[in-house]
Amino acid sequence: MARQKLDRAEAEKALAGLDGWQFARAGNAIERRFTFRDFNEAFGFMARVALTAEKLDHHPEWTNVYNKVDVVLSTHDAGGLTQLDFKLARRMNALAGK
Ligand SMILES: C[C@H](O)[C@H](O)[C@H]1CNC2=NC(N)=NC(=O)C2=N1
Repeated sequence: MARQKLDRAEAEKALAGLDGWQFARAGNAIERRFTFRDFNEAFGFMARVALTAEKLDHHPEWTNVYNKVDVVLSTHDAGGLTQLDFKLARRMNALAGK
């Protein structure tokens, strides 16, 4: 199911189809930095992602400094990566246009 922890091979396969993301936290998370033109663009992205995250009931760990948004995705309930992390990552790429 969506919240079932993926094994390493499944996670590698999912990551291979995902632009800009890499493993973090010993393979239990994925991370990406999004860079925008300015703070307005970065915060607009975060606002759009927030609505998607609520719909999915799956939420990013992230920090924002001016035009940069650093994101870490992991499924806390599962103690690692699940399909939900990759679903949210794909949505984030689409919302960033990257
Ligand atoms: C009760 C609620 O469904 C859970 O706490 C959800 C909320 N958002 C979540 N987000 C993330 N990233 N991981 C989770 O395990 C998680 N669990």
